[in-house]
Amino acid sequence: MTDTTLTHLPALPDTPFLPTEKKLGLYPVVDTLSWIERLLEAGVTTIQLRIKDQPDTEVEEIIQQAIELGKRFNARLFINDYWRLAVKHQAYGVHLGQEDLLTADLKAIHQAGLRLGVSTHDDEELALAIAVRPSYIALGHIFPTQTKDMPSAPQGVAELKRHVATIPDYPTVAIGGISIDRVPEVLACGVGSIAVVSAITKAPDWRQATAELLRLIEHEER
Ligand SMILES: Cc1ncc(COP(=O)(O)OP(=O)(O)O)c(N)n1
Ligand SMILES: Cc1nc(C(=O)O)sc1CCOP(=O)(O)O
Ligand SMILES: [Mg+2]
Repeated sequence: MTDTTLTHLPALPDTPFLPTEKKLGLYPVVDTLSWIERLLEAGVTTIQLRIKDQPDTEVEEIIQQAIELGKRFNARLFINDYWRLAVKHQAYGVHLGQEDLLTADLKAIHQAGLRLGVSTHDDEELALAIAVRPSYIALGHIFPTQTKDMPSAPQGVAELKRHVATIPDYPTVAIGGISIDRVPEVLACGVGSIAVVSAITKAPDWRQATAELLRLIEHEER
């Protein structure tokens, strides 16, 4: 992402996106309604539905039901990518990547009262995210991940700490390759939230993994 990309951003809202909690805590990113339901029942309060590359017509029903579940459990449910459907069905929030920022109608998302989370992977992407004034900023990928092909190298904890220190007032989310045993060193960087996929969905016992992640991220003194 170059400086010129800043000038390619579509029209930005006049005010920041609605705030969210500074510490969003454990933030599972999952791709089915059943994962959403079982994790909300297990006590998760921040969660994302991430379905990739399907036509809107294929996912609208699932997205609508996920949003209803989020409301029923009074949880912060973010929809990845499908911002039009998230606006249509009044999700709590939307998560967008850098490329999405160039094409999404940010004013429409803002006007509809949805929170916005934005992905970043380096200094330039962070500068662009700050220009958008989203509700939270995600920083990734911290460690190697099997879940998604990444074009860049992992940023590691030293970069994570440096990035978090440049945005002390922002809610931040660390993502990418974060296993249970790595949680303490990630939290030590000052992030308010840790997003995980495989630490839960590939755990031998997802219930136990979720309980342990909730304890480490939300219940331990820090
Ligand atoms: C919390 C969180 N952080 C980063 C991402 C990655 O989003 P994006 O860059 O849009 O890539 P895809 O997830 O769409 O492949 C995320 N989803 N959630
Ligand atoms: C969806 C996603 N986005 C990333 C980013 O860095 O933007 S890393 C990632 C995958 C995270 O999965 P896991 O916890 O299994 O490593
Ligand atoms: Mg995306």
